[in-house]
Amino acid sequence: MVVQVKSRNRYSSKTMEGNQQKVEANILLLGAENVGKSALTVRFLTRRFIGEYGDIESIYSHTDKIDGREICFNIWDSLCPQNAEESGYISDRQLQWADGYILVYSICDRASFNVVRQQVQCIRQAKQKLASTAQIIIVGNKRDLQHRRTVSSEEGRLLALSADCGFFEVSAAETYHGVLMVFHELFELIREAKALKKGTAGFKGIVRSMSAVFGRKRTE
Ligand SMILES: Nc1nc2c(ncn2[C@@H]2O[C@H](COP(=O)(O)OP(=O)(O)OP(=O)(O)O)[C@@H](O)[C@H]2O)c(=O)[nH]1
Repeated sequence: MVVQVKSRNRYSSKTMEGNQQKVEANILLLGAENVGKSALTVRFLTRRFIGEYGDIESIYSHTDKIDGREICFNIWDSLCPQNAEESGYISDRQLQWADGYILVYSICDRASFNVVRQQVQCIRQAKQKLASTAQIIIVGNKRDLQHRRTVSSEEGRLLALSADCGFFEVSAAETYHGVLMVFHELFELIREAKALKKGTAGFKGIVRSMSAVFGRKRTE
């Protein structure tokens, strides 16, 4: 599989400046075909929804500020395998690369929800094997298409709760803010999981971990 690494020409944002320590997070977007992985990526990078995205697999680099700190997001917008039996497949390279996963399904496509279910299992097994702190956010996209909904919010939330993941329902077509929240929340989860592993989690991190255990999940 060829992964095209896009340099900061097409979707570039700010560059890192000064001698502030560079914080990076590798985010992998996964999910069935046509669920809106590229739409979510491009929304986050450019604030725009452009409608058609082609089928190039790419890694984008984007710097954003969270709490005044510059964070470099490396975002791998993956392509779903064409073969239906392999649609939940995640390669070893992807599993080793990712600090965090955004697992996307369309609220109008039940099969895509089942793909996310498989991917959650695959990631959980890999996390144990690799002793990884990688975090997951499940995203039900196309929230604007309520009249075509086949997956309820409750089902999405329950899946996330059972797997200890974050959960959002968004519309990449309609809003930037919800998409921004997904990436920022994932970054926070990654940061806190790493801090917990190192034993340096602050009060906020501990509260968040407890919230996850007691099931306070958020929708947009
Ligand atoms: N109504 C609506 N359409 C969306 C939304 N997000 C994406 N789409 C449309 O869904 C189609 C697929 O979007 P993509 O972003 O290409 O989906 P993808 O998951 O990257 O697809 P693959 O590259 O085939 O894996 C496009 O026609 C988008 O315009 C959304 O939130 N609402």
